[in-house]
This record gives sequence, C-alpha cells and structure tokens, in this order.
Amino acid sequence: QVTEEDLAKDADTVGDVLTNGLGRGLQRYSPLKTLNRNNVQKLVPAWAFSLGGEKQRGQESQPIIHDGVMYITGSYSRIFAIDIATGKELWQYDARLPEGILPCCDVVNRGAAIYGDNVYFGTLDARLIALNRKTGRVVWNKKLAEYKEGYSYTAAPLIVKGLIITGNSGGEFGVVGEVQARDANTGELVWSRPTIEGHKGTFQGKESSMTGTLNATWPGDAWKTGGGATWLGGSYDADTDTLIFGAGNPSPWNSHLRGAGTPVEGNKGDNLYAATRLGIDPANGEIKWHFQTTPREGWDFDGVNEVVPFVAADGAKRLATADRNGYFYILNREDGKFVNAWPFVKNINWAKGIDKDGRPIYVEENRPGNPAAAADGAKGQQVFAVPSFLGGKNWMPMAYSQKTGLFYVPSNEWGMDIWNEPINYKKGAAYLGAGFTIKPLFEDYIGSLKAIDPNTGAIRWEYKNAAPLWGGVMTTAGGLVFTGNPEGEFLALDDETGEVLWKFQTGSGIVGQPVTWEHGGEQYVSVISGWGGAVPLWGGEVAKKVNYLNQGGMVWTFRLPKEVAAAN
Ligand SMILES: O=C(O)c1cc(C(=O)O)c2c(n1)C(=O)C(=O)c1cc(C(=O)O)[nH]c1-2
Ligand SMILES: [Ca+2]
Repeated sequence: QVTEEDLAKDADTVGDVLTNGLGRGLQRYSPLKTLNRNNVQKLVPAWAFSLGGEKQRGQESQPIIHDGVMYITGSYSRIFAIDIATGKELWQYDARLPEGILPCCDVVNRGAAIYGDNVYFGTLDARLIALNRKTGRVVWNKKLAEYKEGYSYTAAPLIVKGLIITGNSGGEFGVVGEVQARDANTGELVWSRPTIEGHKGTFQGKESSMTGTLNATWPGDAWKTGGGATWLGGSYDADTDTLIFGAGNPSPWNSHLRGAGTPVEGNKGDNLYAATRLGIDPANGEIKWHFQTTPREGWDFDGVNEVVPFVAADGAKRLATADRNGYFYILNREDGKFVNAWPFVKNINWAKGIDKDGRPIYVEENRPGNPAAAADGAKGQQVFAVPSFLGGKNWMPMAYSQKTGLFYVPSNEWGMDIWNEPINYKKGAAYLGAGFTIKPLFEDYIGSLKAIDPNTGAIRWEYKNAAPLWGGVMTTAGGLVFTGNPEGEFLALDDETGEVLWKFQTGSGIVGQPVTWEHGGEQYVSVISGWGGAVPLWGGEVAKKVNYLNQGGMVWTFRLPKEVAAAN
C-alpha cells in the first residue's frame, strides 16, 4: 500500500519514484550521489524496453518506480508495468482510443500516479483510469470531460491526501479549463474548480460558492468558451497546503475577439484566470490566490508551466516558474504575490519588461492586429513576436538543485510571424483565429539549457542545442544535470559548468522525463526515448532544421556497476 506519507517524503527517499516530479514540489532533484561527476563516464545500459507496434508518437512519460516495478505510459494512452531488475514486461493495458480525437499538440501522455494498491493514468479521450498495480486489472474508469467537445487529457495525475487531482486539455478548441479532485479509491468527484470567471465550481456534488466566479474581466460572451485549460497538471506545496495549477491560453488566440478596443479600459479585458497560476485549497477547490503572467494574452502564451517551491538564499520561502512568455518569475509562497521576474530567453519583444506588480509592460505594436480593422480584409496586421507561441519554455519540466541552489531550465530561442483572422466558435473544432510561422533567431541553435540563479536572475551557464529542446531535466546531489535532445542523445552535464560529461545515443529523439533510484546498492537512471510532441506538428521549417531520427518508443535504463562505485 502506497500511503499519503510515502508520497509526502518521495523527494527524500531514494529507493523509489512515487510522484511525477520526484516529489510533489516538482524539484526533480535526487539526493543520490553514488553516481557523480567523477564516475558518470562509467554509466552503462542495463536494459531497454520497446513500447512496440505502430502506435508511437511523442513519448513524454516519466517512469514511476515502486516495489521492484516501473510503470510507464505510452503516447497512445497505454500503460506498462516492467520488472526493474530485468526489463521484462509484467503487464500492459491499452485504453483503445476512439477514432476522431482532436488533441492540439500530438498524441502524448506524461505519466502515471500511484496510491494504495492502484496505479492511475489519464487518457487522450479525457478519461481517468485506476488499475490494480499488481495485475493491471481496471478498478475504475471515469469520464473527465467530453472529447467530442474538444477536451482531452495529457498530464500525469497528482495525488494529495487521498484525492486524485487532474487538469484538462483543449485550449485550442474553446473548452473551459478545470481542476477536478476525486476520491482515489472510488473515482467519485469531490470538487471541481473551473478556471474561467463566470463558470461555477462544485463541491461534493453541489454548486458551490467558490470565489472568482464573477465575470468581470471578459467583455461580452467570450468567457463561455474562454479556454484556460489546466493541461500540464499541478504541483503541491506541503508547507502552505496549496495545490498550484496553471491555466493555459484564453480562447480564441485572437485577443481582439475577447474584448473590444486595444487595450480594454483598465484591467477589464484581462480574461481571468486564463494564462494564470492558481493557488488552490485541496480541501474544497477554493482559489486562495492567483497570479496572471499574461493578462489579455494574444500569442498563445499558456500560463501552465510548473510552479516549483524552493527556499531562496535569504531563507525566504518562494515559488519559481519559467513562463511560455519568456520571463522567469519568483512568487511568494504564502500568497502567490509577485516578488521578481527576469527574461530567460533573448530578444523578447512583446513586452519591454515586468512592472513592480508583476504585470507585463506591453509593446502594443507587437500584438497581432485586429482583423476587423485590417485594410486587406480578413487578415489582421502581421507582427514578428519573440518568443514564438511554443514558448521560451514549453511543457518540458525544469529542475532545481538543492546542491547548487540553481534552476536548470530547458528553453528555446525562436520567434514567429503571427497574424489574427476572424473565427466563429463551433463545438469541437479548432478555435484559434490566428495563423503563424515559427522562425529561429540564430543560425546555429534553438535549444538552450540554462542554469539560472533564482536570487538574481543571473544565467550561470548555457548549453546550446541545434534542435529545440523538448525533454525534461533532472538534477542529483552527485553534481549532475540529466536531459535529452531531439537528436537522440541522453546527456549528463556538470551542474556547475554545463560541460557535457557523458552522453548516449538512444535511437530516437528524447522528449521524456528522466528519473533515478537505487536498487541493490546500485544507482539507476531511466529515460524514455521517442520523438514527437508539438515541435514536429507545428514547427514547420524549424522542425526540419535538424535531421531527426525515426519516431519510436523505448525505455532506456542505465546503471553504475557496484565495482565502479566502490573504486571511487
Ligand atoms: O491549451 C491547451 O489545452 C494545450 C494542451 C496541450 C497538451 O495537452 O499537450 C498543449 C498546448 N495547449 C500547447 O499550447 C502546447 O504548446 C503544447 C505542447 C505540447 C507537447 O506535449 O509537446 N502539448 C501542448
Ligand atoms: Ca495551448
């Protein structure tokens, strides 16, 4: 039985990986140092596991490890249980997706959750499934939302105090963002928290008086299909007992269809709580605080990126998040109040900076124009905006090192031509009202892994990668930073210098999330390889810039042999 206590101390225990993020704070830091800067060259493959068949798209999953078993999800809503000693399959389950599902950004799944005797995962057709972790038999299977209306699900679920907590996807289809909490044993809904003002929440089956239901920042009817999908899931800060979920882009992308005039008078066109981080009370789904990164968002700068609790150099309890919009934010942990922000990618041009309250100082000429006012008919004024809509950083998780006190942020240096077009809402259909072409900023690289000091915003080092970086990062007490690239390499870098100390060619691009654990006195590292995600779908010329490897799906597990560790 995996208990709340086990989940609470996952960040400190080295024999298993029970949560997405190596702890619900999502620091992705392992205290293991058997494997370190001096011996990482001796890291060797232990086994590999193929996800098989033709159902192979972006493999973004993070393995969960417990009781000698690894649980991974595959892109097409599949889950596998693997013996960690041998790499042998114990069972697999295929959720068998219906035809005609419409995810915006590839067929992906970011991993499972574990609690009690069950493992859990969400499916692309917006269902949540509990399976017995020993047998793989379905315990319950619940519908989160209607996929025919454009809803889908791609995140790893979060489990807090017996509740299984999920977000939703569909911001490109005019859905309404939502966070749901269910009883992990039965799958029954306990509370639901919509993210768009005007929509009411529920608590134990009844409409509740939850805060933030007033529709004050959405002129007209646009709030009804306002987006703000919570598609990346959330983190949990145990110190303040707060769930932190981000809400994605407001729908449609075309900001002129969400309020007349530019800018709308005062803050009345902010479109809360789209492009916003929300602090939520796990007991009842009430919003405790909100911080909107991009008010009246107009470039697809989803506000979903992970929010990571950490302790600053001066002892203050803070939150850090690297937004799609190119700014790295520090917030106060207690109330989500803005503390500081710095750009973490180059040449940002949609804003001049962030003011003392955390609000962007807009460069209105770099907001795509209003098609209604365009001289040439349908297409509004095109602008070149930086970063591109795929963001200074997208979903791929950063890591924090308790050893160096730095954040290691996978970022991309790119811009886009973007223009607005008219669009009418049609249930289940794409709802953008915009067109775009991504362009690199520099000849030789797009991807950039950065070591960022959260006390000053200083970038200590940068590792440049030709292709856009799209995989997760992990740090260890052994002084290592692990990540992968679309070129197929799994990399270990020095946490102080950014020097590549070790690499391994996995045979397909890496968009997965590495983990490490100890078994039988040896340290293991695993990552899933399998190219896909939003870059090959939406990147255009950028996606062709590098000669990518074939798609595929393979779990790679490495180990440092005992003899090598002993010789150190
Ligand atoms: O607004 C949404 O609902 C939504 C969902 C998702 C998703 O669920 O994967 C992505 C995005 N937006 C998105 O904007 C985006 O760039 C993106 C990239 C990826 C990916 O896995 O590579 N997913 C998503
Ligand atoms: Ca989106």
